[in-house]
Parts: sequence; structure tokens; C-alpha cells
Amino acid sequence: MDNIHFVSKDIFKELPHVVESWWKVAINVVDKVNSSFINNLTFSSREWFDFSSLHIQVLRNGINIFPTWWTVLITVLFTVSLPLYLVHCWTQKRNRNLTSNIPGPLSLPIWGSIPTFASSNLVQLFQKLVEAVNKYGPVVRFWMGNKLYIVISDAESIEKLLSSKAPIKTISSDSKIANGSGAIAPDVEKWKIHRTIISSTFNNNVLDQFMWNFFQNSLMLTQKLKLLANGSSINIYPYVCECALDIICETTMGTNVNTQMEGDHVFVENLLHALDELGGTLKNPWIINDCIQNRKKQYEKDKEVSLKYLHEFVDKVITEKLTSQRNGLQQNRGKQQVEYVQWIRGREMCLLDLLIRDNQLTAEEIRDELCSLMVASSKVAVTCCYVLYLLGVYQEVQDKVLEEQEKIFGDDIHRATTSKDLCNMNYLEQVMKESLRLYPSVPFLFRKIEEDTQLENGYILPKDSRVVIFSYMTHRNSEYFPDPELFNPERFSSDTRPCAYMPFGGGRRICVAYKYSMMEAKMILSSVLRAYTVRTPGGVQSLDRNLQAGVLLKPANGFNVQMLPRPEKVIPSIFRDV
Ligand code: HEM
Repeated sequence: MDNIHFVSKDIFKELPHVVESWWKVAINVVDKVNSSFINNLTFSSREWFDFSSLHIQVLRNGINIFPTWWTVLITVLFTVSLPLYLVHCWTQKRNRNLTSNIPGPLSLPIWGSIPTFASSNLVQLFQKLVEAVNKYGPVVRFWMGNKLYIVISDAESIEKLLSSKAPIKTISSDSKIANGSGAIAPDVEKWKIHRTIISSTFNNNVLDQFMWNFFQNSLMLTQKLKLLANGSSINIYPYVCECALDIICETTMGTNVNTQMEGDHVFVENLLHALDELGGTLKNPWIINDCIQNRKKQYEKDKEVSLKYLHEFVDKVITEKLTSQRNGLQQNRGKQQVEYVQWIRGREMCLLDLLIRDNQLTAEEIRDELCSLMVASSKVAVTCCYVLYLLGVYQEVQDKVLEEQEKIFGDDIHRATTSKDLCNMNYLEQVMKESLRLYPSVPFLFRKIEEDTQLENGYILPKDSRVVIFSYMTHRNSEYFPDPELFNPERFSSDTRPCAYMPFGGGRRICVAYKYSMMEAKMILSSVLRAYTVRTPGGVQSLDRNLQAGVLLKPANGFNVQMLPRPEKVIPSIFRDV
């Protein structure tokens, strides 16, 4: 009874919005149908065209009475939507009440704020989200259909959320590319197993093992750029991405896909395409779950999508690995378990070996894990591209980075970079951190709230709502970073406030490969910067104008920079000889 009372009260309260929303929908439908109508008729008869144009105009101005079939259509839509609206009011009553004090944009009945975002491209979408936070503050409420999203960007709320004991599910963007389905990461028990195994591959004790892999692939990248370093503008992203992909394939699967050197880039092209596809599908990241479900349907329907290629590739590597391990096992059948492990160790175990040996994950789960990690490798590439782009804008910072490189390498520039060298690159590290502050490659972290959680400011995140941590905005909050728009690497010479800086996430789900990624990025950047000077004619404005909200934060028009070889004295002969 109480609910019915609420519903009827709510309907009257929202009636103007209902009328407004349907009027908008009607106009939109009329526009769409008539524009295709016009296209068809333009070729047949001018008279018809004129008639039709007049007709639209009349409809647009709302002067005309709708023709019968429009009236029927709208009546049907209205009749269908009314029960939907009632159900929405009924089921979301609690969450609506709990979040009524959280500011947010106009929310139309049934639609919520979808109309605000629906027609935007990824660049406009990102700008609208930034505007919303600037307008409504660090905690913003969005209703997207019957789903409630709460965007938080202040360190206090983030800290409270991440330290909460209440069960909170992570909605992962990487996992979708892996299985094309569930965006929600595996359940907690499975996640713990996955995380433990993966962490063992990226822990501090084994990072040194990857130095040679990092070095060789960075060297290859530097060689490839030689042909392009003639002062013309190039989008460096695909090149750096290939390098990062080669590195991750070797780390995780012990396989050298050699995308950098092989003429046909089928593999990397497919991966990049898969990422873009996913970005396109995530046109509206707020409805991430629905998108993924649609994505799954599309994926199942269209067997030729790039994800399929990626899955097949990884499946092939797993099968080969399993076969070779089985053969190895047969030859070593008589040996004890410890000896067998040593036999594998002697052959440099990669993550795939560990996952197979551990025997806790199915082949499909292993495949999904590996695909997720491959996708994660592009975050390193994006980070490196931002650093190079920004150094191209801030020449004085680039000079300081080079000064540090010269100090570390001195005249002995022929030698391979060691992990100690990387540890000494303090200034480069500060530059990377500052780039990640201004342009975190993962700008949103998604969580699903499973139990009501109260924030410090009194707002309640109700059960079943989705929370989006908008770290891009946190990083640009002047309370935590004075003069936040300024590119100032020195600000990282001291510690930052907890949860005010989180390019690698935070809490239990913090990036498992944080150190690995920093080392890899340093190696790539050090190699490229010792060989080339970078200039960015577009400046920061071009970057900011084109940022798009996808899986990763990237400029829609690419990372366009100009490169020129550095004077001989600082070019290691290892680069010159190529
Ligand atoms: C600069 C590069 C990178 C950045 C900025 C980055 C950022 C992040 C962020 C923000 C998260 C947390 C997501 C969340 O809380 O929802 C995350 C998680 C994760 N990252 Fe990274 N990442 C990078 C590189 C990598 C690389 C190279 C790998 C693997 C090779 C990797 C593997 C993972 C994994 C497995 C998780 C999930 C951890 C879990 O759920 O327990 N990341 N990363």
C-alpha cells in the first residue's frame, strides 16, 4: 500500500518529465524516420521532397496534430512504458530515497540521464563527465535507465570505499576482452587464486629476469623509429604498443610474437582493433554490463571479430605449451617432482608454465587470464606515449631527463641497461608519475556495491549501485595537487595524500604489475629518449580536446609527435649500427 502511494505520488511529481521525455523521443523518431524518408524521395520527386520537408517542419514546431499512425505509435509506446515506469519506481524506490541528497543531472523517468549521453561520441562523453563533476561536485549521481551510478572523485570518499569491509565487486574492463562476456571479475575465491599466481610472476624477486626482454624489445623499438625520426609528425602509439605486446607475450607465454620486426602485423592489428572495438562498444561506460552482454551476442554472431583471432592465438600457444610440457614430462617421467620443477625452471618459467603447473585453472581460464594481461600491456604503451608527448611540449623537462640519462650512462653508452640503472632514473620516474597524474591510462575504476556503504560526507552508496572512481578528476583536484593543470614532475619528490593519486588503482585490487610496468616503461623511455629528441607541435591543448573515454584514456587523434635523431655523442653505438 505504501509502495502504491509512493508510486502514484511519484508519477504526479514526475509527470512533466514524462511528457517532456516522450515529446523528445517523438521528435527524435520523427527526425530519424523522416530523414531516411527524404533520402529515398529525393531521387524520385522534388515535389515529394518539398512536401516531406514541410511535413517535418510542421511536426518539429509541434503545430501539427500527429497523423494517426504516429498517434498510435506514441500511444503504444506510452502504454508499454507506463508499467515499466511503475516497475522502475517500485524497485528503485529505496535507492532513489537513499540517494536523493546526492547531486546529479536531470533524470528523466525510465531513461534517467541516458538522453544526455546517448548521442555523444567518446570525446564528447568524456567532456560531459568532466563537466558534470565540475558542476555537481566530487560525488555525482546518475540514473542510467534503472541503474544507479555514483561517480566519486574525492580522496576521502575513495579511501572510505576502498577500505570498506563491505563486499564490493570489481567490474573489470580488461576481463571483457578475455572472455567477451562477464565484465564482473571472477568471484572472490577465484580472484584470490588468480591474483596469487599472477603476483608470483610480477613480484620483486623475479623482475630482474625480465630485464633482457625489456632491453631487447626497447632496442628494437628504437631501431624501428629510426626510419620515422625525420621531423615529420607520426602517431607513435602503434609502435610503442607493438613493443609492449612483444614484451608481455615473452613474459607471460615465453613466446616471441615479434610483432615489431615481422612485416605483417596481423597480431597487433587485431589486438589494437579489438581494443578499439571494445572502446566503441563502451561508448557509454556507464552501461558497461549491458554493453558487454550485447558485445557477447555480437561476438557469438560474428565469428570474424578480432577478439576471436586473439583467443585463437593464445589457445594455440597454450596447446603447444601443454604438448611440449607433456613431452618433457614423458622424457623426465622417472624424475622426482622437485627435479621436474627444476627442469622447467632451467628453461625459464613464464606465467603460462606456472598457471599450467598449478593445475587450478581450466584451459579457458588460463586463456582469459593471458588475454587480460595482453590487453593490460597496452596501458604501459599509453603511459609511454603520454610521457613522450608531454616531453615534446615541455622541452626543459626533456633536457633534464636527458641530463640524468647522460649521468647514468656517461660514455659507456654501449652497455645494456641494468635494473640498477633503472633504479637511478629518479627524475624520469617523477616525469612518469606526473604524466600518469594528468593522464591516467585507466581513468575510471568500476565497483558494484553489495552492501550499503556510508561515505565520510554522509552520502550513502546503496546496495546494487555502481560506483565509478573517476581518478582523472581526483588527480586534477587543487586540494591535493596545487596548480593541478601544471606539468610539474618535481611535485613527486614528496609523498602524495593516500587515495589522491591512484593511476594503478588502490585497495585489494591495486595493479598487480605496478613495479613491472614502471620498469618496462622506464626502459622503453630511456632507450627512445637517448636516441631521439621529441617535439609536439599540437601542444597540450590538442591532447585535452581529443581525450576520449574508452577502456583506456587516449586521444582520439593519436599521439602525434615529431622525432629527430640526437647528436651522435649521446646515441649509443648499439643504435647507430643498425
Ligand atoms: C602503466 C601501466 C599500467 C597501469 C596504469 C595499470 C593500472 C591498473 C589499474 C588502475 C588497476 C586497478 C583496476 C581496478 O581497481 O579496478 C590495475 C589492475 C590490474 N593490472 Fe594493471 N596497469 C598497468 C599495467 C599492467 C600490466 C603491464 C599488467 C600485466 C602484465 C597489469 C595487470 C593488472 C592486473 C592483473 C590487474 C588486476 C588486479 C586484481 O584485480 O587483483 N597491469 N591496473
